[in-house]
Amino acid sequence: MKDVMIIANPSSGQKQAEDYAQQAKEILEANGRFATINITESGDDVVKFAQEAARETYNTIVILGGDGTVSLLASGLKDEDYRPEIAILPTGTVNNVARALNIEINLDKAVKDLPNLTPQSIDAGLVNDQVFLSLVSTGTIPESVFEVNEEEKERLGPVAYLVEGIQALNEQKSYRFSLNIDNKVDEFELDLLLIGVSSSVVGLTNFFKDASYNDGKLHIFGLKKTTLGDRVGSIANWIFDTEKVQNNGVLTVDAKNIKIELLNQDGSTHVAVDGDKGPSFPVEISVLPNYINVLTPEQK
Ligand SMILES: Nc1ncnc2c1ncn2[C@@H]1O[C@H](COP(=O)(O)OP(=O)(O)OP(=O)(O)O)[C@@H](O)[C@H]1O
Repeated sequence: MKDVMIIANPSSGQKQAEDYAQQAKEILEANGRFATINITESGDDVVKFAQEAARETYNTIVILGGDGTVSLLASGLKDEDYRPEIAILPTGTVNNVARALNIEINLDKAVKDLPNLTPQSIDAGLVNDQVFLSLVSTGTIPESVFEVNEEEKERLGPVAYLVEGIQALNEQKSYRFSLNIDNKVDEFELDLLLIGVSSSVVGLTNFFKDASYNDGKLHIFGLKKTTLGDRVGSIANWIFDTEKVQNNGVLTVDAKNIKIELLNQDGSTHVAVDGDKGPSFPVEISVLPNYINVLTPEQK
């Protein structure tokens, strides 16, 4: 019977996906479901199994991996007429998508939660022809974050990104962009440009304070190039300020579509998509409203 397909990326995070895949199968079958396990050997396998689950009309895909794996799964389902609902067991390092959806990060608890989740329809984003579920980023800060190596990532988790991000504020490189936001074109010099579909950014669950996962909008944040002190102040204000004070150091807007051109060649020529390397400039990003159903705990 084609009921639940469990897809596990054994290389993500602390590398315990295979054990948890087995536990997930047992707990689902104890609750009357029927589950098969597929262990992936590469990113291509994630796409291949996702498409198989869609074409064979499985009810549910349980995916074990980090943000990169979950994104690959979502992209793999782009051209399918039917998309199974997905449950995420977050075995990655940052797990921003799972955090944004209020999914349990503790894997022992997440496995036990599996039979009690309810489907929630969420938006996705499309960057060129690639689907993302969390964030597209570019600028000096994300560029240095790519340099976080696997060992640091496993040892420090999200802190590794923060450390690299703060160090990057000191960099002299500059990124000049032409942004076409819902057909309004402007040029900006930015250290950081984030385009998200949820309220959450690299584990900060309330970064885009007014955003929700099914509001049909892209949420855009740009950190303008000013003095180091001003930039630290601007970003701290943005994150910690609950009242919306005027913040001249940031560009912030909601939109349906954004086209990004890189005007100087000083920095990296590609964007990051859900924390992994994405397409090169120019990129076009749009929102895909109600793209997929994700199983989440009841919202409190
Ligand atoms: N055996 C494998 N199966 C699937 N993907 C694999 C495998 N080995 C390496 N990869 C690569 O792993 C990447 C996805 O890893 P993922 O981002 O899910 O884990 P992570 O980096 O630990 O988590 P996070 O993104 O949450 O920090 C993909 O880019 C894929 O190409």
